[in-house]
Amino acid sequence: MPSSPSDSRPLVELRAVTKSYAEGDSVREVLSGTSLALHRGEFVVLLGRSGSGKSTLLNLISGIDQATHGEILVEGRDLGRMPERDRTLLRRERIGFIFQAFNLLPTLTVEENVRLPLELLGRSSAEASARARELLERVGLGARANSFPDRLSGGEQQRVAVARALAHAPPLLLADEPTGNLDEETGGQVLDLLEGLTRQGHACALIVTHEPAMAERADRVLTMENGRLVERPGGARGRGTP
Ligand SMILES: Nc1ncnc2c1ncn2[C@@H]1O[C@H](COP(=O)(O)OP(=O)(O)OP(=O)(O)O)[C@@H](O)[C@H]1O
Repeated sequence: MPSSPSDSRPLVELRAVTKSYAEGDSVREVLSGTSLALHRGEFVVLLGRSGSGKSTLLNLISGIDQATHGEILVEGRDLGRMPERDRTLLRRERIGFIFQAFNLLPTLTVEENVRLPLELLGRSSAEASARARELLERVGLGARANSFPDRLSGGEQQRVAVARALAHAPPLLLADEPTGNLDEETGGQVLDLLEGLTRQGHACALIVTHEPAMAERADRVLTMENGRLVERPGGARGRGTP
């Protein structure tokens, strides 16, 4: 897809972000002056030891949690200066989420799960249904649209979660250990889909993982170390992936 003028502006920008949590009488600093710019079209992997602050970073970018100091901008809008209601709307409209535990709603069918983000945005039933069907076809689950999630394997459930996260074509996809509950082969298939769909939609994906091998397919590899982000190019850059 051709780049547009808005591509030059970061999709996400962190400026000297600090995040601390109170722990009894003391304060625990998880992020210590972290800066970062993410752009559309980037497939980014975030590594780091357990407890290093990866999920915290995702929660700050999505506005679920707030920085102690510093600024976080999404599409140029400063999350810290927005009312909670606007942060919720921004999250709903501009971000897709994938979690380790799939998080599908068990009482809804596969198709209803994928329709949900569109319905929350007020799209018509016909539009939501058509888009959900299209995405389910693309993740290879068109025939399972009327099944309930507990009838699907873990890999199938995560493919539904990928379809749901991307249903409203968000520019930003945040994934927290999306293959953590899957075997290597199934995890690889889910990642293929995730990567294909986000690259096709010229979105930015930020993927938290414990698997260093995932860096092979990334454009950028970030590692959380002592409250700061250390960066190196990913394997995809070397292969010339845009
Ligand atoms: N709401 C909270 N209140 C207090 N401490 C918190 C809170 N959320 C996170 N922390 C602490 O911040 C640190 C970073 O947690 P975080 O979940 O971001 O790490 P992580 O890198 O995602 O770890 P993992 O790989 O194990 O999921 C941890 O020490 C955690 O205990």
